[in-house]
Amino acid sequence: MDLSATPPPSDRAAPGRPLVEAHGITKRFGPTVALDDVRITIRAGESHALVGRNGAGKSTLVSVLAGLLRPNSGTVRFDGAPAPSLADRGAWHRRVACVHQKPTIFGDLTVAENLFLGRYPTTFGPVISWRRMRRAARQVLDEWHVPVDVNVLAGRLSVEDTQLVEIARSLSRGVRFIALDEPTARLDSSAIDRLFSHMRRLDRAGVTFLYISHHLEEIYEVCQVVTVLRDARWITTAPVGELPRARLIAEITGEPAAAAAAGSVGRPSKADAPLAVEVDRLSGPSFREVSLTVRAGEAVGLAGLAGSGSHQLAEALAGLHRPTGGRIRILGRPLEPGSAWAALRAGVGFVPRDRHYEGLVPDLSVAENASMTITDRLGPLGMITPKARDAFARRTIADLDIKATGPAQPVTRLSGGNQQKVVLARALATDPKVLVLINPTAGIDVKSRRALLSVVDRALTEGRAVLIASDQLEELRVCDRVLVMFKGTLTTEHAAGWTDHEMVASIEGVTLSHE
Ligand SMILES: Nc1ncnc2c1ncn2[C@@H]1O[C@H](COP(=O)(O)OP(=O)(O)OP(=O)(O)O)[C@@H](O)[C@H]1O
Repeated sequence: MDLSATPPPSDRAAPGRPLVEAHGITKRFGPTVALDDVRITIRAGESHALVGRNGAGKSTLVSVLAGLLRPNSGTVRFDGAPAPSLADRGAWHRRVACVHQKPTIFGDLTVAENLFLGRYPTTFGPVISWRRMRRAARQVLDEWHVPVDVNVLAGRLSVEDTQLVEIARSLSRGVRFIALDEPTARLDSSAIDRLFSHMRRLDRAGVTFLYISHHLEEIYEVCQVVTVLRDARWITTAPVGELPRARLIAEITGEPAAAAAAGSVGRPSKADAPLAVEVDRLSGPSFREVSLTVRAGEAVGLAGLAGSGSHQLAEALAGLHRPTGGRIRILGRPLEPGSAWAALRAGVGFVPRDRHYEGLVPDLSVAENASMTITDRLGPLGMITPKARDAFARRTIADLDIKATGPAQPVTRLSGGNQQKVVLARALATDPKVLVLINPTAGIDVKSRRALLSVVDRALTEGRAVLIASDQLEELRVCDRVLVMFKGTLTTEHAAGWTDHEMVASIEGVTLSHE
């Protein structure tokens, strides 16, 4: 077996040549048309963005290009030759790799085992040579600049390192076309910068990327070409330099460029409003002695990188962690620590950071998931009448513009962004007085993001208190003030009107000198 990290030169398509071509792709799921006569040509060595609203068909197209889904019609070609048959998984694995938001590595195997799964090096016949495997794994990770110990269990890796290991695994198989499906949705800003440096380095080494993201700034930063899908159809393909932001948004939404996103500047002061959240010298495993307040009708941002403790603090407010010291009061009453149920009863609505693991029950329908927190309100004696639940779900689907065939559709059949909207719907369903949101618009398309942020605005005018833990500037901008956490403590407070530069600097713990 060849364990060398670099594939033979013949595997590399000449730059600029069509490496992947799909024509006339139509894919239906029952009554849903996910792709309707879609085409795409991805040239060797380019980073090609694939954008569109939630449910536009992006992930479905990636699955077709990866041989994971058979289209109802259409053709896929690699380097000019017809794609292999779907049954020939090995042939697909050598041509294309997908890095999804849900990792495809095995948490209870080491990094080295994951890298060579199914192709372990052997000595003396069938005996696996662990030493050779570890050495080869180290060589692969060194070659692709992935600073990870090959002996650790993959389940202990950060999201960032998991993605890099997945990419390195594909590269070591000789794959030179990688589809990244919303790779930045669960990364903080410094991890995103590191991912982009990796992509640029790989780009120079001849790797071709198909890149899905709802963050259009990222498209302009790392991609050369962009393809827009809308309502399952191909809309345009153009060099990013020829598609200014406003036109790109117009192509995505099918509407003329809209006004700027909601911001907090201009909202009346909340200084006299009652305190809805009081956090007093709260400590936990990843934060120390944090004190803050949020008033009714006020939105407070809690900004910080992954290790800053901001997410854990938000989770403590929702009863997900038991703090090790300090107190929380909601609407003036002490909150029973470490009980999600108590937080819900106290009036806290919560959108967790990771919808795949904490947000949804995959086997249940849109209606069941959205109404899970309010079953007792939809019928007598806690019994849910299907009619009441359906009516509630229909209202929610319309309110949040969820793309679903109806209330009975299982959530697993929704696109990623629409699943996130169901999580938000569930948080809002309890009519909470306090909304705690972690990265609420992760995975949400540009138009829905504005709609969701205006839901936050509506919640504020209704007198709810909102705490948004995030490092996305667009999400923080809707806040009346932003508290920044760095390495477990609160370091800075920014009133509305901060500049991007100031905010990024304090999130990253950098002091700006004012000369
Ligand atoms: N397995 C499935 N069964 C039924 N419908 C599906 C399935 N997978 C996707 N769909 C539907 O196909 C359409 C396209 O979904 P897809 O996941 O490709 O969208 P997307 O553009 O990737 O969206 P997002 O940005 O939200 O991730 C959606 O309406 C979705 O509900």
